[in-house]
Amino acid sequence: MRVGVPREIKVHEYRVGLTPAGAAELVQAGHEVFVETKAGDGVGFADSAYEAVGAKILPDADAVFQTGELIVKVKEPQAIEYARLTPDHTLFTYLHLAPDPEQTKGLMDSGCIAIAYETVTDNEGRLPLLKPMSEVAGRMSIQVGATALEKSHGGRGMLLGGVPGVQPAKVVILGGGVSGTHAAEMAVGMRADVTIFDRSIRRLAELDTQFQGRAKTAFSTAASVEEAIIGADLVVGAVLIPGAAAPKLVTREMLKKMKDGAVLVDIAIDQGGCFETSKPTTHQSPTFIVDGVVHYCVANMPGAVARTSTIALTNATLPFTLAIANKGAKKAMNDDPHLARGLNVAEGHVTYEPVARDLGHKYVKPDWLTSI
Ligand SMILES: NC(=O)C1=CN([C@@H]2O[C@H](COP(=O)(O)OP(=O)(O)OC[C@H]3O[C@@H](n4cnc5c(N)ncnc54)[C@H](O)[C@@H]3O)[C@@H](O)[C@H]2O)C=CC1
Ligand SMILES: CC(=O)C(=O)O
Ligand SMILES: [Mg+2]
Repeated sequence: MRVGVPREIKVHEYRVGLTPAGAAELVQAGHEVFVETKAGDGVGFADSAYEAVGAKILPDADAVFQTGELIVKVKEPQAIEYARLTPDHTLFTYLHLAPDPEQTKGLMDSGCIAIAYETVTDNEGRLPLLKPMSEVAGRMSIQVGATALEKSHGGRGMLLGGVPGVQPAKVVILGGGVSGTHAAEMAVGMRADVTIFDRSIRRLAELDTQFQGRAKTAFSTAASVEEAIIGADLVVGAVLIPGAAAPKLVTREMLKKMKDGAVLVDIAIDQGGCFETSKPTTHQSPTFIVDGVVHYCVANMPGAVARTSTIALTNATLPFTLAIANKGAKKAMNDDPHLARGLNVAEGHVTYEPVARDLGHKYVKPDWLTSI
């Protein structure tokens, strides 16, 4: 199969969909890999590194989309990108469609098959292609939150861990899944006072065992969250209902009761955000202030640590990329229900139920899809 890898075009997005090591495995399996020039420059993967393993470099994105059958990316396609997609393409990337009606329409109009990394599942019902980036974003949330708490960034001027004789900052983490747990690891490591909220009793029990009292756990209700955020210095939004728009756990009314200079980091912003006042920001201008509370809502946080993230992402996606290239998208999904759960749009229809529900489209299960 011809695999195309365009350069990412979101603001300050330096990740690339495939490493040279990943390209090498595809070439060894008999596929042709076409990479847009400079696609890996930002993370230290020069064109020559791809050429050395047998990939071909193309001069621009148009050429990559025209040549590739399987397009492997990182971020959801931007308008100029989905305009290039046709019924002959399979797109494999993060999509986050539930809060994004324009992109959904663009993908439907293209007629392509679009498989979203973030809804591919594993045997435990987890999300193996979201996991590596959630690990990165969770860990990063504490370092960006700590910076935002500094006075010069609008924060209340608190050191997360305090110092001897001065109390540490109170960190509240909403959602104790992958990103929330990694956030808690970092916050505990910096000696903050950490509480993790979740609605899964089983997950709270696992976290209780994992943290051995170094972080507290709490069942998430509207009342318990409100009480916690009023006293919090840093709140990390890390909830997820797979594929669906994030639940709004902190309303505008609740925000007014928070301390001036407190910080919200909304990791869940790519699914619409879990704070009512969140709106997506970029690495260029990552924060804004509402009612004295600093909001950090960057939808591609891992792009800031693009080298770590690129390698972690290809490690997770490569087995699926190989399966799609080896078998074709339809057979690969029929052989693997976990990959099939990644199918969000196909041949003009929304094929993922939570996206259809959230955006008011008809859910269509393709007649060729037999594995789910
Ligand atoms: N902004 C960015 O750059 C990035 C954003 N993300 C996003 O972060 C979000 C979280 O991802 P993961 O940690 O992988 O998800 P996950 O599925 O591992 O964890 C989500 C947790 O939220 C819990 N939850 C659901 N509803 C809740 C509620 N009402 N109150 C408390 N907890 C609740 C679930 O029980 C689960 O434990 C997703 O939207 C994901 O797309 C991930 C990577 C990068
Ligand atoms: C998961 C995601 O949206 C990202 O890594 O940018
Ligand atoms: Mg206030």
